[in-house]
Amino acid sequence: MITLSTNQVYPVIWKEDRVLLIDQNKLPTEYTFVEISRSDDMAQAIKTMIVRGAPAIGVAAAYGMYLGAREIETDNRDEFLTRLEQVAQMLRQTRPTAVNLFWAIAQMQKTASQTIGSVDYLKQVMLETAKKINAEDIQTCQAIGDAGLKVLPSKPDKLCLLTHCNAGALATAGYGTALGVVRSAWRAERLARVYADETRPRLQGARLTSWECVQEGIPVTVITDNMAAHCMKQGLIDAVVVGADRIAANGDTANKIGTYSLAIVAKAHNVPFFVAAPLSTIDFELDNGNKIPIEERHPSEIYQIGDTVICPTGVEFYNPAFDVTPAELISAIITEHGAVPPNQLKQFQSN
Ligand SMILES: CSC[C@H]1O[C@H](OP(=O)(O)O)[C@H](O)[C@@H]1O
Repeated sequence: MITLSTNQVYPVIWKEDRVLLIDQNKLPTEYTFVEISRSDDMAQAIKTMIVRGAPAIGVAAAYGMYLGAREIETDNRDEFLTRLEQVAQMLRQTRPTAVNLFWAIAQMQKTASQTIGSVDYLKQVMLETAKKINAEDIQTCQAIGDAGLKVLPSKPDKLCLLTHCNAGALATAGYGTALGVVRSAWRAERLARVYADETRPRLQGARLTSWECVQEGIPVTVITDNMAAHCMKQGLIDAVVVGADRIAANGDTANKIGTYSLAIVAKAHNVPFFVAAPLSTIDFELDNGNKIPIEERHPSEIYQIGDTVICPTGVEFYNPAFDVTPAELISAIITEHGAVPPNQLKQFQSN
């Protein structure tokens, strides 16, 4: 059982008979929770990014499967499993890129179909499974953070790490993946500062990564996405650490839009480029990243910042939320089982 430490951030919390989600669209100006008691509301919360980040989406979907199971009124096992598939389909259609969503849904369906007993008992076991997925992800992130320490550059001074988007506690069950490495480096007194890409268009870096760092007293500098090359040329960045939404078997990695260009810039400046992610983010069904589905989101994310419209009418928009970084641009993939070069991921396939 994981003890939730008070000063930590947990974006998805089961409380009594409902799920509490930190409303990440309101951060950093408001730290509020949304209560979710229905599966359709959980689907909407994922789609509208109240909860976001690959592992966090997986945990939210796991609870969404339980909430949907709770809504099914039947004692007939076959009918229950058939209607549970409709809940799964609704949740699958929320966001296409983060494989953790599909992994968590499949875990919940496997629990239901492999559990012997009454429908009520199946529902109880599903809730326990969702709680287990939640608790295990926190442990996984802490292991990723500590594994990252072994591959970060060693230098006499403390390190400056650049990250993109938010792969922190808010994007996971807690502690974070890329920010998990940051937290572990900070606690090991090896970190001087984080440079956080603001990460257009939804500004997860400026809004969320910076908020997490400030909460923890970690020095953080927010830069616009187009400043990363200049910072590297000035020697300000010792390494880049990012999260992932889906990693193919060869190590090609889908992550927030802008990650690919950041990897190219890091290569050009001989700056190590690390991806931090749990094994649940690796899609061994895909040989490479060419077929990773890339979510396209509403153009208003580009043409509007808050209430301010920044583009004239009459223009068209292209808003892919992710891009794919080829494995050859990645120095190592940091997992809960250790950091490996991208071409050595297959050793984890049986885990
Ligand atoms: C811990 S992985 C988080 C991953 O998810 C983010 O995408 P979004 O904010 O759209 O859910 C981003 O790609 C992060 O790296």
